[in-house]
Amino acid sequence: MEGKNNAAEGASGGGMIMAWLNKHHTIYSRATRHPFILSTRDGTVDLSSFKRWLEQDYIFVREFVPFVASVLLKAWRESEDGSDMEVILSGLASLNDEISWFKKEALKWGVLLSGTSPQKANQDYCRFLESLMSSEISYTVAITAFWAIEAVYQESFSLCLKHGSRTPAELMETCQRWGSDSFGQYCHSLQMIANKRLEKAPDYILGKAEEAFLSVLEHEIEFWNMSNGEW
Ligand SMILES: Cc1ncc(CN)c(N)n1
Repeated sequence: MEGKNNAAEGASGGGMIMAWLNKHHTIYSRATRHPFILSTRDGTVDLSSFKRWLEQDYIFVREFVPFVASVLLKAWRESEDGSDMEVILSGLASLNDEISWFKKEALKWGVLLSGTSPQKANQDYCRFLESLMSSEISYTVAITAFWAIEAVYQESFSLCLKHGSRTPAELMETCQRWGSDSFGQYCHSLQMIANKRLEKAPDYILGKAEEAFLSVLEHEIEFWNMSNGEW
């Protein structure tokens, strides 16, 4: 049982996550302002990179479904707050629509999804997701990783929607999917859930959650690198 309140140190007001975002600002920026995203925002993105991202992210999202289901199960077992389950369930439900969207988008770009195999960075990321699905990983660590995975996409794609960006019209739907205000609200709800858990977590869980947060950022950077054809 996680019961010690020691998370507030150095995190005045914004909770533990805000403290980590400040502490790990450099790597967080590398994940959320990657050249792949900056070139999308500037309208100079290489379309073969975009197509590679599309094909690989479809594989990732299919693996993401059981991970989110495992977070839901942990919330059901470990959380006293019923509203956590509603937020996670809404995320899980939207993945159904997301998978259909990938199929539709792939058709539009002439990308063949069946028979595509995951590249190394994708395999490594999916293996990491699988490790978080273990019953030995606490809800606090899993929800922190879940928030971080969603937050990186939200922060990245919202950059492409900002005033003055020159995102190509045919990529706007992609950017809106993760960069929209409603996806931002959902990420904010996940952040609040994670913060609430981290506030009550003992030091060893805090350490594991911070480690998981950093691992997500590293995997996200590798995923963008892979999409850009650098590996
Ligand atoms: C690699 C990756 N990271 C995050 C997301 C957002 N669910 C995604 N679709 N793909």
